[in-house]
Amino acid sequence: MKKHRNLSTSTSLSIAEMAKKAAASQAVADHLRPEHRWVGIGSGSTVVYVVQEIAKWDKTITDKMSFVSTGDQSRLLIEESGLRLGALSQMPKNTNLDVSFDGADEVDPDLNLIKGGGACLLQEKVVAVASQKFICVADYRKTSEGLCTKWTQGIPVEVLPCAATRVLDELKRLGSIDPSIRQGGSQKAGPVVTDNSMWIIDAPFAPLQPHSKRSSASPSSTGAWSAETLAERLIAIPGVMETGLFTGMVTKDSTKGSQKPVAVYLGLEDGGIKVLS
Ligand SMILES: O=C[C@H](O)[C@H](O)[C@H](O)COP(=O)(O)O
Repeated sequence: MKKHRNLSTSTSLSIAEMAKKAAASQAVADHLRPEHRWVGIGSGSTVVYVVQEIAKWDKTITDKMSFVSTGDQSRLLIEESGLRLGALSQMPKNTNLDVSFDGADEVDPDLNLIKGGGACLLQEKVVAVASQKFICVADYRKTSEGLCTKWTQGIPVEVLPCAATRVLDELKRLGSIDPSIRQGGSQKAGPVVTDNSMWIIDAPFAPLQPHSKRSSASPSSTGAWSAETLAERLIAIPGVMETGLFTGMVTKDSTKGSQKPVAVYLGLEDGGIKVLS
């Protein structure tokens, strides 16, 4: 069950919802083009506003587009909005999605992300790297100087269920503070099962250093991992299917996909929008 630890009042939530909506509207206006044919749709509450924006477009335009989901929530959202569901497997060989839109749980100044608060990180990463342009849409609560500062419940790590206990041990060896298998809570007895029939481990780490600020990749000398190095170490653990760290360098004019967005649209508390790129 996803929780935003730092915000709980209804006032702040409604401001946050307005911020998400405004950011989604601007992101779609700036990055979706009538000539686009393949569009990736991420998961989470912010992406709902993205899809609502797209659904406002003239149907003669959107009927020529196919929308690729990143999980069950996203697939239902696409279908219920009357948009055409597509799949990566239907795309012409050696082509990329024109653009994809997705949310984030935390964003650092280098546009590294934590994702997977809603347990949807694996398909999200596949779609992000299959996109010419990955656009992230979020709100003012999500930015920090180093990942794991705001999103303190842990980096989501999708694991093969039979490997979960071994992965927990490895995570502790890497410095994770009390990592745990995410539980379904009152909605489901036992672990959360992802859209890919895997489990999620939430692995809390001390705040990470963004690339631009780091003096060394090693936590022994700086006291903190860099996002890139930790991402490499986590994915190397046998049994880890994918991690919620979206890192890696991005060349802005490249047509190659990246785990990192080319732009993050942040809805602000005052109704404004800030674009990080
Ligand atoms: O697993 C969920 C996804 O990674 C979401 O994109 C992420 O948690 C952000 O969700 P929201 O827009 O609800 O904050």
